[in-house]
Amino acid sequence: MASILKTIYSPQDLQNLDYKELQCLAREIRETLINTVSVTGGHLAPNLGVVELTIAIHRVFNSAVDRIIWDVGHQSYVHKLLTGRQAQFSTLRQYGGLSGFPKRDESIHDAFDTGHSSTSISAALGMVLARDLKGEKYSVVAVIGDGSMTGGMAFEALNHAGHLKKNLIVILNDNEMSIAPNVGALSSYLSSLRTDPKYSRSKDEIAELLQKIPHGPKLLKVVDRLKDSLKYLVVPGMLFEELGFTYLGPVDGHDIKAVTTMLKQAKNLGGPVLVHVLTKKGKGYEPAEKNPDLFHGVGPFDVVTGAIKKIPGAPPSYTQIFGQTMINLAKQDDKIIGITAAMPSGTGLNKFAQEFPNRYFDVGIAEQHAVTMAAGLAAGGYRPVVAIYSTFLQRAYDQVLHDVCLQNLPVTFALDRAGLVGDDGPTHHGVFDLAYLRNIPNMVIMAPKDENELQHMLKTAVYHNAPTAVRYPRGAGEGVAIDSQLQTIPIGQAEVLWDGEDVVLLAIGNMVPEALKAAENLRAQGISAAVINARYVKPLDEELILHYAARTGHLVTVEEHVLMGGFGSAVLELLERAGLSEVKVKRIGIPDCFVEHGKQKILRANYGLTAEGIVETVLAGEQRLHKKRKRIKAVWGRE
Ligand SMILES: Cc1ncc(C[n+]2csc(CCOP(=O)(O)OP(=O)(O)O)c2C)c(N)n1
Ligand SMILES: CC(=O)[C@@H](O)[C@H](O)COP(=O)(O)O
Ligand SMILES: [Mg+2]
Repeated sequence: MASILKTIYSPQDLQNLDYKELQCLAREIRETLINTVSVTGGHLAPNLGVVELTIAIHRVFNSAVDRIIWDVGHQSYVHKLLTGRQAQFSTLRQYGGLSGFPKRDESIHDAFDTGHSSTSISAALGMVLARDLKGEKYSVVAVIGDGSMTGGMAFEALNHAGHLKKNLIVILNDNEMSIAPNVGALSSYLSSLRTDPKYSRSKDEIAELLQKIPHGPKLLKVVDRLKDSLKYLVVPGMLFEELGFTYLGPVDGHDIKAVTTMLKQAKNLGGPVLVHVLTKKGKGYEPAEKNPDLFHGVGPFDVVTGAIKKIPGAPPSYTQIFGQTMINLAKQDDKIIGITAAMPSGTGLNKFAQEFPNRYFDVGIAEQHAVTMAAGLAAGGYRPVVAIYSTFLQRAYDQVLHDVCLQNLPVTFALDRAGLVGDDGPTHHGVFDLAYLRNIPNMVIMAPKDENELQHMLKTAVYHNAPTAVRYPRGAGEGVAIDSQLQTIPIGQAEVLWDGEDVVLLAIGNMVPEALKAAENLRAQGISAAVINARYVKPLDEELILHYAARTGHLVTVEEHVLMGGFGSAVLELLERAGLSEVKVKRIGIPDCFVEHGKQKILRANYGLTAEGIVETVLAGEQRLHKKRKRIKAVWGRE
């Protein structure tokens, strides 16, 4: 059969198709999603779940004019396929290729860049205000999942939008899943809307019914007067109605016709409207339907079996070691608590959750709440560990500062995905944490050189009587042996791995193994490089660093983090404080830019975060030093 998908160059082309053809199109889109993501990796299950919904959205709205904002944006692949990006689809999430998230730079059909959750309603409301202030006419639609709806920002926006009463459409894509099964009272409420037949009648239907029966109109008035009590029994979506939204639904999100009809209705209604759409995450691909968590964001896999392709012999990931260490520590100490903001598998806390269900809390996508709740637990005598991606802690900055650090509470931040995360790109790289945490008094910050050191650092952090952060990268560890006994590492103590005379390579975290390789290469070229594993970014091992700085006069810092305000900056500040201004310092790290998406290996090479990059930097510095020495000698007769 001829491909329908190939005839879709823009969403306008959907208008020529009947519902049967649209269903065929949906099947083709699913096939394309599965085949492509099985090679590139990506957010498969969320996209499989929104195929029909996305088709319906593009039938009702014109994304070249109307604004469609995809919350998180991980479910925007279908939208990309329908908006002129089929030819590039195989480059999805690859270096230089299509982004896995909406990007205004990529297409006029992408109204707003997303990646972090729960921002869509705020952004949409802002666009509504801009539209109305300018007197323009178009629809603004936020598409938000039930998981993202648990984020505080979403409620702040609903609250404000309900108050402003402006024309705005929110589509709630309810698949009962965040990455893991969705949690919380809101999730239970949405389930009740799904399942309880007494909720399934619309307000209008009930009014119509009452008009028809004897004394009905009178009854309607009574009902109206008693709305605060009775409405709860008869009106679906009461929570949203009370917030000022007209609630429509629930509607089967895989029925293109039904969704199209409801979206048209929403478009014609005035004021804020919420359309509740029910979908199945992973729809149409059995492995993803059965295991939506695994196929939420997945690496390359075998299409036939659904088996994830693993690199044979790959060492355990930092995440796995973190998860296991949490269990080991918690077995010895019932004060240890594990907290995640909707990322149990991503952070490795899922196994801890099984072993210690009473000491594990998934708070939903609510990073701010997670941090302040941890502060409360610490104030109550517990040792909470907030396991969180570096990029998502950005959202809880004030909570870290005001609720944890100001009171010097012993909360541990296990910052996974610190550094360049790869395919997710700029919204997800965890390259700002050192800068945003280092300036907060009381905070202790460490980064392990390998997965074995991670477990010792975690123990150190948990038993330090102050806020601590341990940052570690996405992916496999170094493959080193794992000690069976956990130790604590004295706060602020670095480690000399190689001694040397000409230059000192001062590295932090996963850059330490690269520095070691670089030192070996330099030695072969006759340059004697010392290698220090800094371990702590705060407090620095000042004595050791100053000793080596004075001895070699040439210091290179290496960090997978932005240069501004990071580890190297901390070293420069130290040298300035110590008055060692003549020491030559070169910092390797990420300059003042947002890093694109692509494999970690490519990105690291681009920014010199490799052994080769370190060698080049040292040699360039040596040449300059050599020239400088020669110049001085020519003028002064001495170096
Ligand atoms: C602030 C923030 N925290 C955590 C995440 C990680 N994350 C991405 S998608 C997701 C689940 C979203 O669930 P939902 O909105 O229901 O979308 P679904 O995948 O079910 O379609 C989470 C927790 C994020 N992107 N942003
Ligand atoms: C969209 C999102 O925020 C998450 O799904 C994220 O992509 C997960 O990243 P990891 O693959 O590193 O767990
Ligand atoms: Mg969901």
